[in-house]
Amino acid sequence: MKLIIQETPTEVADYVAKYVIDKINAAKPTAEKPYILGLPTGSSPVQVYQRLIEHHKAGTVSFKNVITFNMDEYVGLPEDHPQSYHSFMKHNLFDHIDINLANVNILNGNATDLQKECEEYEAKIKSVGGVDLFLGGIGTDGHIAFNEPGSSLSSTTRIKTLADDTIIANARFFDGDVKKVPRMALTVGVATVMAAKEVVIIITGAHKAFALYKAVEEEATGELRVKTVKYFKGLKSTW
Ligand SMILES: N[C@@H]1[C@@H](O)[C@H](O)[C@@H](COP(=O)(O)O)O[C@@H]1O
Repeated sequence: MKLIIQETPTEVADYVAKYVIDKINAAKPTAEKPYILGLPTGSSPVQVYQRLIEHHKAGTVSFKNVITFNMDEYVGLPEDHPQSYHSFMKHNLFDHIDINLANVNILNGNATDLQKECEEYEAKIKSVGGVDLFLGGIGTDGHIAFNEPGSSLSSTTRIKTLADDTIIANARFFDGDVKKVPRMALTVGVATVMAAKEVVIIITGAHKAFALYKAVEEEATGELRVKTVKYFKGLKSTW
């Protein structure tokens, strides 16, 4: 693991965007041998996406032969809902770059068979040869994608009930109303992310300091147990 410390969120975004662009350009992707990029939502990647758009407009990177797989999506939220991850990706990135929309993969949280949707997504990642670079953020409890505390390290794409902390954190996107936040999501698993050739996690803000400290300096044991208990207790609460 490599820890890259930058002074400001803007410098983090500059660094990560340049890293992604250098990787895509070094791979010289073609239609036969595309570059496979895993992508997150949330506030953490927004500035990175802005930089990618700027670089694309300046002609320093093309996404023509890039295939993307997003990490997660809410269950039951219409695709065109402003807070769906489909909408997020469209507005924050895909509408502004030269990606072929047929190369964009985002889990369908409205599929009639959610289990099948997850299995097919995992299989599709494998069928293109796996993810070259998975970009991610983390929640304050250290979760990646929607792999809430207690998620198995061997987990793959599946349906997940959201932790109370995540619902509270994400209520800011739903008029501050926890009742409007979907209770469930489809998410790639921890093993799905770890199977990528490279993983880059963007962590900014004091509220993420504890999660970062745990990830870097300690084995996630004691605290994980506390969060795990909290998660399972949270499942029982009613809003
Ligand atoms: N499913 C997303 C995660 O993928 C994201 O990393 C996390 C942190 O979001 P933010 O970057 O806004 O802090 O929020 C949600 O839970």
